[in-house]
Amino acid sequence: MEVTIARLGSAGDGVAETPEGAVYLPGTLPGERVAARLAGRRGEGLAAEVVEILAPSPHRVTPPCPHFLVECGACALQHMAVPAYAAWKRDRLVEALDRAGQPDAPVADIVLAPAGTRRRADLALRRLQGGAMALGFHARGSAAVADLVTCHVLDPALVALFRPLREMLRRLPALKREGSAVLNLLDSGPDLLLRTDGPLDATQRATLAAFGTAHGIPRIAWASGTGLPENAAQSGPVRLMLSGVAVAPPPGAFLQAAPVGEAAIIAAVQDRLAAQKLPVRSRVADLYAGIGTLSFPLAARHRVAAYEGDAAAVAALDAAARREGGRVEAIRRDLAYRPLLPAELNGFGAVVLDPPYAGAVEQVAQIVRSKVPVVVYVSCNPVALARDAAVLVKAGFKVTGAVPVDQFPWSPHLESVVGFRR
Ligand SMILES: C[S@@+](CC[C@H](N)C(=O)[O-])C[C@H]1O[C@@H](n2cnc3c(N)ncnc32)[C@H](O)[C@@H]1O
Repeated sequence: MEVTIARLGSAGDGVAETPEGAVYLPGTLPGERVAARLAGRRGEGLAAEVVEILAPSPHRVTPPCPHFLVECGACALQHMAVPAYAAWKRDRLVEALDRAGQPDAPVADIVLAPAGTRRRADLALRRLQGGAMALGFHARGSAAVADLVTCHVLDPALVALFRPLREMLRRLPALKREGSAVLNLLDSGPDLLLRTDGPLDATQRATLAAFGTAHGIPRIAWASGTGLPENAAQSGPVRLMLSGVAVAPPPGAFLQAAPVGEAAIIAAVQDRLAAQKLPVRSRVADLYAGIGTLSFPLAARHRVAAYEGDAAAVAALDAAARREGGRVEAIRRDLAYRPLLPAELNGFGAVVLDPPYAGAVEQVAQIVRSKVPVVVYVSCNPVALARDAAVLVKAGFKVTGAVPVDQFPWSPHLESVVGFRR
């Protein structure tokens, strides 16, 4: 079939409208005329593959990575020139706020984290026939693992570990068929959390220790399947500076994906609070606080209560906060099962929340019942943001300003910081 691409869908695929329904075509751009072959159904629409780009978009560029669209599904838009790509991502936030009932919300220019600066990778591992090891991200819409030689998104210090890690894992019996490797680039060097489907004996622990020493990795943690991690080999302390505070992140800890993104998110959160003239030393709740990425910078002006559900993250945050003199109070709490209730929320001058991908339905339902005047919502999912923001808007909140932040170059993911005032 021949189709014309009308728009980009939320996964970054080109979408053509046809009498048979929407046709999704990865690797295409709006305005392009494309010869395509149908590949199956996709939700309400149809999935297709490009046979030939008959009329290319002026925004089409050559993708830099050899794995792009061929096998790796982590990036979706390497074939799009940066200005058009940046405008599309910013529009995703504008559309989300429109859906939430704030079509005229002031949305700033997008902050783009440069390629080659992502400091966190959750790599899939799969043993292939003959014992070889595939290491990389998943393929598009499939469980296949793209065996990566390079990655243009990750920090080169992490990419440099691909080859030796693959070689070491090839000889590690604990990895029978499937596993994963989370690589976090900390200030103390790379930090590795390995998950395998087989047991790790003393000989294999020695292998991991030797690997860590050879590649400047102070800690290698290991977990069986989805179990709790244990330190398998540690030769020195792990450390990440968060706004001048030294934190020892637990294995596999959530980090904001790129330093530029982290700085932009912190600046936007502080800006939204400053714009509301929140008095110095007023109480601020930092919900879904992780290891304290936002708590410590907020503590420069405010008294911060940081709530987080993950035991290891909250322990790291608490230890760092105590060393710092207690400017941040760290509290473990599952905010889906036990969201902060109106009586608790009313003690805060502002609530900052940075929920996971699914958003914060339960917590937002309590915020709208409280008297909290200022909310700053940090989102990694425009769909969840639109849903939660609609609840806030319906209860009388208005968007005071919004900043889109792109921490995942060429992917459809978007982070945003949105300020609300009642
Ligand atoms: C997007 S991260 C943000 C972390 C932190 N604000 C930062 O900037 O690094 C979301 C955090 O929410 C936590 N989380 C997920 N589900 C939760 C729940 N039900 N209750 C409390 N925290 C939760 C995760 O452990 C994670 O630390």
